[in-house]
Amino acid sequence: MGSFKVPKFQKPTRESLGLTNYVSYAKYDPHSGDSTDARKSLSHLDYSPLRRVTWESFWMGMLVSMGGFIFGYDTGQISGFLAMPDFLNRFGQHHSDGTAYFSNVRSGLIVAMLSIGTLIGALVAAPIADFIGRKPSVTLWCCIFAVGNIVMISSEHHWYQIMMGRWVAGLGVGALSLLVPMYMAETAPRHIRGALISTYQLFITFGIFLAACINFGCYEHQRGNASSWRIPMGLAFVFAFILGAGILIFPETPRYLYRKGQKEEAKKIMLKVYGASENHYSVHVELEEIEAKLRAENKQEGVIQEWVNMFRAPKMAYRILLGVALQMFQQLTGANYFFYYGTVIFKATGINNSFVTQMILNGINFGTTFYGLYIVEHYGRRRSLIVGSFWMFLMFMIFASIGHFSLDRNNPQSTESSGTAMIVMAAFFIFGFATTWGPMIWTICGELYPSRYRAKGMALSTASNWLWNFLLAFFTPFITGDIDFLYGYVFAGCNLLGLLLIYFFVIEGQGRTLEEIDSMYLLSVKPWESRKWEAPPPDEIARIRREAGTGNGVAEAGEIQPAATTAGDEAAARNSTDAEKELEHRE
Ligand SMILES: OC[C@H]1O[C@](O)(CO)[C@@H](O)[C@@H]1O
Repeated sequence: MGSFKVPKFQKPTRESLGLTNYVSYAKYDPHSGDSTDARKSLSHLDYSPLRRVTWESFWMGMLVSMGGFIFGYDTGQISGFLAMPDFLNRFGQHHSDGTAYFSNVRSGLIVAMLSIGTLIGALVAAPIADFIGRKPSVTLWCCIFAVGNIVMISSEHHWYQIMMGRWVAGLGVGALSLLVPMYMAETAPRHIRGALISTYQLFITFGIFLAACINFGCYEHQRGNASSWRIPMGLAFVFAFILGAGILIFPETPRYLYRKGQKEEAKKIMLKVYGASENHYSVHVELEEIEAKLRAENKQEGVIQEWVNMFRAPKMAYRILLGVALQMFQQLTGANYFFYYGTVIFKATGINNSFVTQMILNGINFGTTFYGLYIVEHYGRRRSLIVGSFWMFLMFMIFASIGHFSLDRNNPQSTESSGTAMIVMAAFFIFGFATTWGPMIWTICGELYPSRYRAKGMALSTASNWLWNFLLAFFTPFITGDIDFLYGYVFAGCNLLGLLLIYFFVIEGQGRTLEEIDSMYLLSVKPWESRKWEAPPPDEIARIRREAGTGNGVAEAGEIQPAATTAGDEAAARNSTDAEKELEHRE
């Protein structure tokens, strides 16, 4: 293992934070009245508005999201398999009278192996993606997923072969769950970035839903036959092939290329995906931002030192903890209580056709995630997540209260009325989850880290999602065995904590470039003020600067100005230009 030095802490300066040229963005504002040479030299730029969605970004979103589909399909499939007679006979244990069953440990291991693989896959994929690139990584992990599937499909009687196959397939699923949102975040234009990353969750929900339908169909037609589970399993190849091969015709992400020195290529890709003309100012602005951040970085260091540096870099420990906590709370919303155990829960409420109930809930999950894609860009991340948390809190409170106080399992009338009310609450809960916390946590984690640490930061937050996914999946049967529907209050409480987390710690990223979001974290912009954040007025900048002197991170912070890229920002840009003039004047 190579030795590494722990870097000495240095007071951050604007240069070290990559914020050197923020004020100069005002020069892009055609209405600023600025007649400096810098401004004049930019008057040839194209200031026309960008098209909302280009074909390139649409197809990119569709194809890359296939990674989400594989995620959902694989997690959704397994509960059906466990109930299929052929699967049970081959891989289960047998009573002395020959009837087959799965012990809790065996079924638990088969189910949980995927989650363990995903956790490792998400962590390992990050350094590989930094090394070979995002695009080849996607193909590589699709191949690994396919190998896992071959191991499973070829299992004749050995349950541990199934378990190992799920572990290997899990490596692929976990890696893709990191790569897909990262690819989107690094490539999508900022005005649709939220919706595009959320498409990933849409495909997860589609995968879960389709897995349930395909399982049901195959089971009905191939009862007791090996193809009842081999056909749904084999279909996963098709999806992995579409993604692994399809990505080859798409470009590498511009931010990755830029970091590797291929600046012209990065620009070309941006122009294409954004549908912008060669001289479009918004591409100029973003490239300048990327360049400024890149210049601020230290030179390449060893692998371990890079990880250590990540935690010591300005505001990175904060953001890593935040990403890990957000993904933890996404699982602690309690959604998988319904998705993994819905069939069992509703059986307990006396509903006969719990399988159909489960299909309906999966369908609601999928259908309403579409609405989530709209609201992420329409109402922003913070507002939607806060409302979502409160809604899910209420639904769980009602659900748990009916289950605990009103449901009498021995009274058919009570089971019918209370059971139905509980299903309705579950459906309302899923609506809240699917439109907010389901998709948007992936969006926020994609936006949270600067380019240099994005892969590693997202790896940790994604691993947290899988860790909690596993813990909840594994322990829920034990916990509900003890406290039954009171468990719902635990999720209700977690949803309230999630609300506080968003309110106090998450910066609004709607309509901002990734580099702007990074700057807002670096400058400790207050999250609840982040939506309207813009540079302080000129005299305030001058005052802060006078009082603190140059080189002081706080004083520098006052000068920061978001890129003047939308009509709403133009006023702010003018402010900034005035600020510059005023500062020049005073100096
Ligand atoms: O849509 C529900 C699904 O979404 C996830 O939370 C991932 O974002 C999964 O853990 C869950 O099964």
